[in-house]
Amino acid sequence: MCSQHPVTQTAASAVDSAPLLSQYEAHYDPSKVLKHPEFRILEADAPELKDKEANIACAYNPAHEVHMIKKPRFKPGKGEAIVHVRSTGICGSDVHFWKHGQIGPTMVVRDECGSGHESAGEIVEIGEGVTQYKVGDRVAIEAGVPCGQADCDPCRTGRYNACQRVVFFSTPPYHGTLTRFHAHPVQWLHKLPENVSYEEGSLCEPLAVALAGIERAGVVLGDTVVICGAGPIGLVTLLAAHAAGCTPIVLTDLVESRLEFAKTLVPTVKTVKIERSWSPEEVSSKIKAAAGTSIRVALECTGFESSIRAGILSVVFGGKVFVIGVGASEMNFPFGYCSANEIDLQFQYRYANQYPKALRLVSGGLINLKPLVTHKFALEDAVKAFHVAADPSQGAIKVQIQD
Ligand SMILES: NC(=O)c1ccc[n+]([C@@H]2O[C@H](COP(=O)([O-])OP(=O)(O)OC[C@H]3O[C@@H](n4cnc5c(N)ncnc54)[C@H](O)[C@@H]3O)[C@@H](O)[C@H]2O)c1
Ligand SMILES: OC[C@H](O)C(O)[C@@H](O)CO
Ligand SMILES: [Zn+2]
Ligand SMILES: [Zn+2]
Repeated sequence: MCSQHPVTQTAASAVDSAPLLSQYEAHYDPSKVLKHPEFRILEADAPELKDKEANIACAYNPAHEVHMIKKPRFKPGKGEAIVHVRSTGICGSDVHFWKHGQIGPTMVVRDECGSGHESAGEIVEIGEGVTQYKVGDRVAIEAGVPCGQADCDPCRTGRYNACQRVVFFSTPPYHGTLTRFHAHPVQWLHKLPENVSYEEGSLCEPLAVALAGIERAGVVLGDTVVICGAGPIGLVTLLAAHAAGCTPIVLTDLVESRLEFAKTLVPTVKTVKIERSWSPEEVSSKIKAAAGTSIRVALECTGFESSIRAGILSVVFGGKVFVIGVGASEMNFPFGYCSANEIDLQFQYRYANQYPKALRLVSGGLINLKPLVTHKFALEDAVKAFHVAADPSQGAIKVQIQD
C-alpha cells in the first residue's frame, strides 16, 4: 500500500474483512452454475428474455458463440450483496474471449462463461454481516476479487492485482457481471456518489486501468506525453492525462475517426494518424513533430510491437514508456537504444486501489466519461451489443448494456 495515497483502500482492511474465497466461489463455480437445474442456454425468442425477474446473462463458449443464458439467482452469502446490474460496458477482452477463446496461456474459455466486468448497479439484497450497505444503494462493482488472506503477500501489501487466487469475473472460469443479478463481496463494491450515474460507475473500470498507469508511470503536472492508441483505454488515458495537467498531449491511431472523437473529448490534443506503411522511426518523428517539444512519457495503449517501438523512439533521454496495452507473449524491442538512452520500460496488469480515486475524479468533475458511451442496448439484446462492439465499421467506442 502506497503511503502517498491514504484515501485508497488499505491492505489491512483487505485482509481483516475478506470473506473466504470458498464462500462466494460457490456462486461462480462452473460446475455449480452450469449443472444447476435452472441453468440453460436461451434461444433468441426464449420467454425468459422478457421476464424481468429472470437472472439472464450473456456468455461466450469454446465454440466461439456468444449467447444469452439463464443462471440461477443465488441468495447472498455472508458479507455479500446481490447487485441488480444496471450498466455494463463491453471490454475488448470480452470480445477477445468470444472470438479467440483465450488470453495468454492461463485464461482459457473451457465452458459456457458469462461475460462482462465493467459494471455498476443497485443493491437489492444483503447477506449476513453486511452493515455498510443497504438495499437501494448504488454501487460500482470492482470485478477482481482477490483472496485477501493473510498468507498472500500481494493482498497483505495492497498490490492485490497480483493475487494468484483472484476471482476476476468474466475471466474463465468465473462468470461475469453482464447479468441481471450478481452476488459480490461488499468489500469490493464502491458506493456511487450522488452525481455519478450507473453508466459512469461502469466506466470507472477502464478508467481504473488508466489511473493505475498514470500513478505508476509517475505522470505529473506539466508532463509532455504521447498516448499510443485511441481505443477506449487510450481515450480514458487521454482524459486522465489531461486531468493530471499534461501538456502537450499527442495521441496516435491508425483510424482517423477515433482521433476525431478524441478531439471532441480534449480539443487541445495533438493527433497523429499513422499509416500502416510507416516504420516506427517515421512514426516517432511525426509524434515528435506534433509535440514540438521533447516527450517524457509514452503511455502505450495498443499492445502492438510496432507501437511500443515507436513509443520508445519518441521519448527523451531518461524518458519512460509505460505499456498498458496487452499483446503477443514474445516481442522484440531495441535494447541498445533503451540502454543508451536510459529509457524506462514499465508495464501494467489490471489495477489496485484505483476505484475510490476514479469515483472522486468523476464526481468532482475532473474527468467526464459520459461521451465515451456511443451505443446502448437492453440486457436481453446483449448479443446484438457484442456484434456491434466487435464490428469496427460500426464506429463504437464504448457499447453499454443497461437494465
Ligand atoms: N494492462 C491492463 O490491465 C489492461 C486492461 C484493459 C485493456 N488493456 C489493453 O489495452 C489495449 C487497448 O485496449 P482498448 O480496449 O482501447 O483496445 P482497442 O482495440 O479498442 O483500441 C486500440 C486502438 O489502437 C489502435 N492501434 C492499433 N495499432 C496501432 C498502432 N500501431 N499505432 C497506433 N494505434 C494503433 C487501433 O486502431 C485502436 O483504435 C489492449 O491491448 C488491451 O488488451 C490492458
Ligand atoms: O479491464 C481488465 C481486463 O480487461 C482484464 O485484465 C482482462 O483483459 C483479462 O481478465
Ligand atoms: Zn477490461
Ligand atoms: Zn490474495
